[in-house]
Amino acid sequence: MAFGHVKLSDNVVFIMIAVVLLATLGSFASIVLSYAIRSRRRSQFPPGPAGLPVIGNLHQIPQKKAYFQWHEWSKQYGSIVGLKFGPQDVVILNKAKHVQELFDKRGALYNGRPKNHIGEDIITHENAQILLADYGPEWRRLRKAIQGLLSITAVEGLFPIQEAESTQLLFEMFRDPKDSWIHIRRYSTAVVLASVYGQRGKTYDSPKVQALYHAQEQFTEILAAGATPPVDIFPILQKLPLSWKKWALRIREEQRTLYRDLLSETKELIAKRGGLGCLLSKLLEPGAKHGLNDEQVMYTGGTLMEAGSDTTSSTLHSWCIAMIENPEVLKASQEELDQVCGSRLPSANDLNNLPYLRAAMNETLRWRPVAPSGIPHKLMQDDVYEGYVLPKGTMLFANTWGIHQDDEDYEDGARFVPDRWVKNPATGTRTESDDDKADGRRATYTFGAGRRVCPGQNMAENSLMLVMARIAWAFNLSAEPGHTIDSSMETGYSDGFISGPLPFKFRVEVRSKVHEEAIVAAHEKAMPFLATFES
Ligand code: HEM
Repeated sequence: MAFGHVKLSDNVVFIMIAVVLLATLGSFASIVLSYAIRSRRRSQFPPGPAGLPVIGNLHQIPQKKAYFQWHEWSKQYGSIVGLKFGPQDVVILNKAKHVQELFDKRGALYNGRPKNHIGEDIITHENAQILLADYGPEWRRLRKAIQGLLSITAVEGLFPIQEAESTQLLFEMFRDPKDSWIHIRRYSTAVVLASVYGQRGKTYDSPKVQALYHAQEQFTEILAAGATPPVDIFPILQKLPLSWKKWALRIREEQRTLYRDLLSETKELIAKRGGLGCLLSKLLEPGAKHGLNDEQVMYTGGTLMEAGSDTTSSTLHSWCIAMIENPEVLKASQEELDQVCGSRLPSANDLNNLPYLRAAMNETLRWRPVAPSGIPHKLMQDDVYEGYVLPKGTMLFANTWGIHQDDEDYEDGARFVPDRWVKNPATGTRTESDDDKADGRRATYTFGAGRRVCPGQNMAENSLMLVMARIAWAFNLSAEPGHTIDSSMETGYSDGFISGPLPFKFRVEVRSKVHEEAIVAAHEKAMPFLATFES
């Protein structure tokens, strides 16, 4: 056999091939050995199910809705469950007190995000997307800018948009009740489109609304556990030419095209009309001191829009289901609304005078949390908690589903019971005093916790309260004859890290002629304002 000018004997060739093979096998064996060693549980790590060498507990994690399994394990191993995803240390927190202590009180240690190769390196780059960005200067810059945009006072400035869009929602539910599920989805997207970009999402099938939902569905689908090989746990898989790479690149292209087009349209509108008052126009103001680069501004717009639309509509859909299943709650809400608003449409000014409605909103957030497994945090340095040693780099999930079903905290937690919030408005827990609140316990863990807690919570709660108030004031809701609505998280809700009710039909009937006239009049009044967002 000849290599260039050198002629090699067959023996030498054989030896060379053997050496290459052995080296490959050797390095493969050393990789496997290193994974086998690192996949072992360390001493003083929280208890959990025994795993296998190399993969740890990966084979025991259901591909869908893992939060149920985590909750079950917490009954067996205690409320802090330790798992191994291959070499990765994972801890599941199944009680509010642990999240309160670790994410909130020791916030400086627990605010990282675990590495997400597909999300961070392929779909978005350069720490442009805050939800994925690890703790560091780029995340801090993004967080500061976003918190400024979504402060309590800043989001009160968005009430006119929420009022006008919810007026269109009522009108659509009145005129075309059978598609109410879709009208609610249009509402939540239209509000973020107008609030973030100063643009209009007039109909559900308009290209912008559809493009947004498609991009968002693709993104949450590819990031859902089990959708792709575990490339963060076994980085060696990142090198293989597998189909998920093409999928991720397609999502990147789709997302960037959408965000870029929306941003350039907003820039054009600003050039024509001056400041639009929308969130992005504040970021684009000359001399705005946020320190974000163009890529980060573009992604901030897209992230705010996507973080705020599906989450809000899913919660509203869950509330509709709860009202249909618990007609006495809808009736009690209507009595409160009738007392406060009489024959006029509820407005933003009424929201602080509706404690029962707020109780129903809090209960919806508890009963059917939108991110039931929580979004993982990463521990930034070694820590010790309740005698357990948690190594730097541990991935922690605040299992919102488990926390909100905790029998010790909530009586009959599986049921939808707004009265628990009437008894204890601060946290809805069994404690009837303010002790919990004084101790820093959050009312809900649906928005996460610690320094990464959802910065859009105020904006979301304003929107939820306003729409719940208006729908309850205007309509009676009931199941369509012959249709049962599946309210079970197991069978009636979508998979993925954001979960909401699967599409369902329900009956919507306007409460009286007076209500009908108020809806029609308010709609006519709102139209010219909404038209200002049409380009
Ligand atoms: C019902 C509505 C909403 C729910 C249930 C929700 C829930 C969440 C959750 C669970 C997180 C992760 C928190 C953590 O890591 O501990 C999050 C993060 C985030 N949310 Fe929301 N959200 C909602 C609405 C909104 C809205 C309206 C906006 C803005 C327009 C928004 C913007 C964000 C952003 C930017 C982050 C990333 C924060 C970071 O990583 O530092 N969300 N949200």
